Amino acid sequence: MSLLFRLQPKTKFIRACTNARAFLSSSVRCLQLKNEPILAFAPGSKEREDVRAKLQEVQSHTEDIPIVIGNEEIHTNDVHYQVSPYKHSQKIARYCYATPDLINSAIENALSVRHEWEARSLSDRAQIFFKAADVLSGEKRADILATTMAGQAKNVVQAEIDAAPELIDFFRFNANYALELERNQPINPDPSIVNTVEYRGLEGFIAAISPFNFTAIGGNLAGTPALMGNVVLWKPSDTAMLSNWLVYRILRECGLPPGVIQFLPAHGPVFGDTVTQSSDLAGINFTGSVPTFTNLWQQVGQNLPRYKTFPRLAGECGGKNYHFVHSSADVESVVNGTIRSAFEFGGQKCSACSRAYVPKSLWPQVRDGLLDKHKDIKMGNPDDFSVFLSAVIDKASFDRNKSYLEHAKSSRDVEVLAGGSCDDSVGYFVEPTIVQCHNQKDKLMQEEIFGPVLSCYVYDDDDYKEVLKLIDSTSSFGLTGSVFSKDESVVDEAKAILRQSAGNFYINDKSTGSVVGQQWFGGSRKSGTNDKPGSPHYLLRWVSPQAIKRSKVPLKDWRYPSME
Ligand SMILES: NC(=O)c1ccc[n+]([C@@H]2O[C@H](COP(=O)([O-])OP(=O)(O)OC[C@H]3O[C@@H](n4cnc5c(N)ncnc54)[C@H](O)[C@@H]3O)[C@@H](O)[C@H]2O)c1
Ligand SMILES: N[C@@H](CCC=O)C(=O)O
Repeated sequence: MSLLFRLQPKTKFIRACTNARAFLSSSVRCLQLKNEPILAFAPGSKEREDVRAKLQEVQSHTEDIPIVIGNEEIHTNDVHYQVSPYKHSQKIARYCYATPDLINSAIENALSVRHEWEARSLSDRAQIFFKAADVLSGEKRADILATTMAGQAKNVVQAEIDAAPELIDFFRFNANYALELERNQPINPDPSIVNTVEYRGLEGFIAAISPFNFTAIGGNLAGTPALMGNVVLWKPSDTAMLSNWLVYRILRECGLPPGVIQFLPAHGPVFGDTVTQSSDLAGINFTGSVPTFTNLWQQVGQNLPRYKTFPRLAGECGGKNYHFVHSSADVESVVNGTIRSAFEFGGQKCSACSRAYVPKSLWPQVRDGLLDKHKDIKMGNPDDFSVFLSAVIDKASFDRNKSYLEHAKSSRDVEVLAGGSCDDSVGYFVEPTIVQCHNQKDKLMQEEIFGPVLSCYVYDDDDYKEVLKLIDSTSSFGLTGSVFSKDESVVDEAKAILRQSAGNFYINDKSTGSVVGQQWFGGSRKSGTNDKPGSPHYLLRWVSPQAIKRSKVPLKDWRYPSME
């Protein structure tokens, strides 16, 4: 039997929806804003055994994933497989690409349910997401973790923080933020007039295009516009298919009606071309790389005359995130924070630290600390719970990392201090690598690598202000950055000089690990539109508010008092 829910026959779905409605009308819940606790998976714990068992199931089975349009499961001949990155002979999912015709019929189907979905009260819609959060927190926690571990090669801790608490928090917090937003109404100073605002969904459909690296991001990109009354075409990443499919199934099981989110595996450019040519495109909710988002934006620009509305474009993209170390820094924090940020999940977080600036006076201690920890880092398969990082996501990523390692080994400006090798014979393994760059503008200091490669630059202690300016001007990104210093005046200086360099700025902490509701996430410059998923502001991107003025007294005259 499959680990995942089977797509239910139509009648069962209708019953599920009816039950959901009964559940919804019985109570309107509004939970406290409290983050989902992170489980520890200590040896002998139930959660550890549950995940182990599910992981074995996932690894020994190839899930057949359909395209879902409305309530219909569809398979095409364009078949693809999702493999485990750490063992690429292991096929964990079989899926097929949607054709342009299918994508267009998904648009039609979505538009056919839009009015009914939008007409449902926000509190009704919110209950579906509250319920999905509860399911992810409880009965399906091990499943969502196992699919994320086997599919995206995350160790149990990285899978947990992503696919459980972060996704659960996105659903719960957004539902709460939405209810709060609806309570936010205009003032009514004149008793003869009633002013209200209705938070309408956008007229048209939203294309949600998600990346491989966070299961939670897929759920949020598709889920939040749906919560706000929109219909969504969700194109999951090829390399996160299985976990994203489970998220979709959970939402459906929790009462999301057919057609509100269409599940559309597709070749990226085909999907992008098709949705941007539709006159009903109302928005794109994207997370991924700069080239993909740039391309989508250009396509929208070219097609602008054909749209019925100006599409909203939200895109969270890459980063070249820094750790700036001042001579007053606590070395232990620098070392531990940098190892975690650079190498957890193989550096495949948009927020990962990939360049560190260290003063000469501290370099011997920082370098030795990093090399010492590096010796203890274990790379391997996620079913070994002592593993810190696993393989990178796919062959393209492996090749990209390999070319940066070759550059590091061949350049006279770069010294490889640890790591530097890679091997794709069984899985796409790239060794965690620490290099010292003598050229402050080496491409290892400037470009997003999206892998476990940390570049360090050593500076004269007295030049720290110049180095802050250098950090600000070295890359085109502006996502995350950290400053390590015990001197408050230096922290203030750094904060001022680096103001535009990071949408998420950390002081004496690593550059990764933002928490929904706590550190609102996103950056500007080439890192994206900085719409701050995980904050209340994000919801406003997915509504088109209508202001309504109702006059309670007859309009008796057309003239101004001054005319009398
Ligand atoms: N800022 C953030 O919040 C954030 C979060 C996660 C990842 N990221 C960034 O995402 C990138 C890694 O993710 P990725 O490798 O999945 O990115 P990607 O750009 O390769 O793919 C993202 C999605 O776009 C699709 N796609 C590809 N070409 C397309 C096209 N022409 N039209 C439409 N869709 C297309 C892909 O299939 C995938 O679903 C990194 O740059 C990382 O920094 C940013
Ligand atoms: N929210 C995550 C990054 C998401 C992008 O990959 C963090 O803060 O580390």
